[in-house]
Amino acid sequence: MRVIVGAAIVRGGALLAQQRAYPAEVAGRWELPGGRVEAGESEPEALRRECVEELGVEVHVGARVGADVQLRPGLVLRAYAATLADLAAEPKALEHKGLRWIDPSTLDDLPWLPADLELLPALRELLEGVTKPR
Ligand SMILES: Nc1nc2c([nH]c(=O)n2[C@H]2C[C@H](O)[C@@H](COP(=O)(O)OP(=O)(O)OP(=O)(O)O)O2)c(=O)[nH]1
Repeated sequence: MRVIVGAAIVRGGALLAQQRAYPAEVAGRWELPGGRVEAGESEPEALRRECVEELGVEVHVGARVGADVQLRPGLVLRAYAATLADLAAEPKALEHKGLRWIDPSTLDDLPWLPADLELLPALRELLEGVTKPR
């Protein structure tokens, strides 16, 4: 099975989201930074590489967030919590249309890619830092 890794980068209670510029079907939709895990690479290594390529920043990769989301047969999106190695660094949209730091109150307002939408409850939990009692 192949894996697309996504980085849930959190700083000061906000999540970094990026807006796709292409292809046309998904342009304007929002996603987590990340991409394909290449042969010989661990998932955290792939995330660190993608964050340098897409955002120009180094990240520390933490724990898994949420469950795998199936993108198509044989391909899943797998998210990991991450933090900026340098908290003062400003990520740049090197390959995307835009970037935003999203706080929990606006998480539901973005037009996320369908797979990322499935991760929103887990992303909200990560941002809020606690599992709410029922
Ligand atoms: N990076 C990323 N891709 C996602 C997310 N959700 C989602 O459905 N995808 C899809 C979009 C793409 O079909 C695929 C990742 O492609 P990509 O273009 O970002 O990754 P990549 O740079 O490794 O791709 P490529 O060079 O092999 O084309 O996964 C997400 O949150 N982050």
